[in-house]
Amino acid sequence: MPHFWTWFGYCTPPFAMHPARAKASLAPGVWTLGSMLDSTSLGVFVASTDGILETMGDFGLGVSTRRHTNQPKKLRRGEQRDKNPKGTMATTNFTSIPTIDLSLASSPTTKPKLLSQLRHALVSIGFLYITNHDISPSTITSLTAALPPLFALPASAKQEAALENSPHFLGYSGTGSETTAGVADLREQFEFCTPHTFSPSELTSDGKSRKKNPNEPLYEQLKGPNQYPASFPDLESIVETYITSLTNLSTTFLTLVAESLNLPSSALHTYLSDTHRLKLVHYPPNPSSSSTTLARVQGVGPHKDSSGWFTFLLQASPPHVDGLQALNKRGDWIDVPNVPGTLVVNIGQGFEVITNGVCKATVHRVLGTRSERFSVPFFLGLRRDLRRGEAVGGLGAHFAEGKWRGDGEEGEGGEGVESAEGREVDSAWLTGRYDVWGEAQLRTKIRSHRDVGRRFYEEVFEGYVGGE
Ligand SMILES: O=C(O)CCC(=O)C(=O)O
Ligand SMILES: [Fe+2]
Repeated sequence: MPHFWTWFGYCTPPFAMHPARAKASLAPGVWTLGSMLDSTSLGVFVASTDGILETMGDFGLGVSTRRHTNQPKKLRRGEQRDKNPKGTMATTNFTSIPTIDLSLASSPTTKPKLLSQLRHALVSIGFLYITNHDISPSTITSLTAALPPLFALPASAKQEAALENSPHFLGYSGTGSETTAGVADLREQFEFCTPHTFSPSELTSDGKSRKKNPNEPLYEQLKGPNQYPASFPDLESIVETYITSLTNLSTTFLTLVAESLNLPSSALHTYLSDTHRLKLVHYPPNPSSSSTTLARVQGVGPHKDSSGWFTFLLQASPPHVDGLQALNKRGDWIDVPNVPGTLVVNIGQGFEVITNGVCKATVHRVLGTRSERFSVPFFLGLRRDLRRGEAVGGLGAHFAEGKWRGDGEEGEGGEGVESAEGREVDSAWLTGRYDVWGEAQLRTKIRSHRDVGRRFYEEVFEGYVGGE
């Protein structure tokens, strides 16, 4: 079915015309003529497609985007929707993100309170703030202060460390080069991983990447040397110090997670990877963004984190710079405000599998803002060779379905339901399409950075990217 789009009014390229916005939702062949009017904008569209309509219009009051689908509208109190096909628990109708004070762990009198709050956040929400996390203020300040000058470097300096030259998906990628949910994200980023020492014979002649080793699985290529722009000599030590601090924090955090879920304190450490990933992210200012969601472009589209089992996110801009949102069960986007002194922790797909869906990877996104925004997600890695059988079977009896029924409930609606928008999010390991974690992760990376996939992973490219 050909995609055909006609737009009236002004749209901001390249976001307006991205063909991937047309995703299955309208009945094939349906022609639609429509208009929209809301508090900030007026627009008109005509489209014939087999996909979602995305409208954008600007008649003087700002660019506006909205997805029009034929999916069920949001449920009202008491309404029913089909159960999640997997039958797992889902996050609840949370309306705010809880804060866990890690200093409560230091006293036997206060630790039970922390564990109970943590359990609630993990089972019912999948998103939380941590305070008193003991990352030294100087480590955070050095990193935060480095971001504006780093991203202000000339394009050629950033391109020296281009991710497109790295089979390990490490380095700089420019605005619009990554896609989420089929749409280009309005952000630029540097991606790094835990540093390792490689022997010269393991590396290519320019030293920038690790050669493929026919004796190891392809997904081992996710591990390789980092790339830094030569004109920012301090960056390597700033990044490495931060990765070390976050590795220590997250490993300790896993102990609390295990205890809060009634497991022995070291029960989760067996799944830990030797390699974690860190991103430095810059969302450029988007002057046409208004304060309403309708009029904001995609910083990063709706997704579940696929790079590990927990993400520790530093919102590295002044507190008024917002944009991060998490999706609750009812399909409402809940703001995750930027609170100084905190890190945001959210569950990734790996942990959802390990806990048999008891702790869900919550869908989230970032909206573009008028001010530029910086953020630093650290993705705690899962062993690349971890198989679903081991992940699910390991703690399977503990997280057996039924045992935790009721734990995820909060307010109306009951458990086991995920919003239609949440169910649309691609999650290959969760749905069991790939057996090994490393393979599922490689596929996600290739789909997000297709230029790298085409260049370095010819043998699997079609299989991973075709059949979307
Ligand atoms: O920038 C943010 O606040 C969140 C980024 C994010 O969700 C991601 O990179 O996975
Ligand atoms: Fe994320």
